[in-house]
Amino acid sequence: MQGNLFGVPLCATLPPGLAYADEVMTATEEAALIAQLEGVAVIPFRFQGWLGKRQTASFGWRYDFEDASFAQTEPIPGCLLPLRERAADFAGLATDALVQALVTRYDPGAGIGWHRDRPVFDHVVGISLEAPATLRLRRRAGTKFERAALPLARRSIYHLHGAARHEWEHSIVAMDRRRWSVTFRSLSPTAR
Ligand SMILES: O=C(O)CCC(=O)C(=O)O
Ligand SMILES: [Fe+2]
Repeated sequence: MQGNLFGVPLCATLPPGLAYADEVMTATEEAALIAQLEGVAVIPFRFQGWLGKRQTASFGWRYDFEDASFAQTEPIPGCLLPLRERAADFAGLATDALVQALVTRYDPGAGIGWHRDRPVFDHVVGISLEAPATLRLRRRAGTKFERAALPLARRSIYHLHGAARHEWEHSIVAMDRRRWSVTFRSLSPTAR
């Protein structure tokens, strides 16, 4: 990929369908939420026998990467409901459209590789806690990739929909500090 003299990607504009905002909660709210999340039973993410470095817990609906099953699971816990409301407001969705909450803990050295979220889901709204991260995006353009990157501050929120959601892949660069993310998703019209 080409860069300019400063090593900044030439194609650095964000893809359509990616929205971002800082400070979706106060530092006090963030600390209280992290304390609650520390009590959530996260388990290492598993994919085809491979153990990921990140730990996750799903609420509402659960997609199992081991056997590709998709099923309802325990309801979204009360401590996440105020955040779900803000996520829905930010994304312009009805609160109850966000039927899944995924809690992810990235320990130092953990990231997430290139992927598109499972097609059973539609809108994706992600909140970052405790440490910043970089959300990278890429889309094949001929033999190359078009690329973009979005710094995610702690306490920030992003919404992936449209092209950014369906045509681009995303990944999170591995970090050297613990980060939590809470991801709310709606179901795809075909999965409902
Ligand atoms: O940590 C994040 O904000 C992104 C997580 C993600 O892409 C996913 O779980 O599908
Ligand atoms: Fe994702």
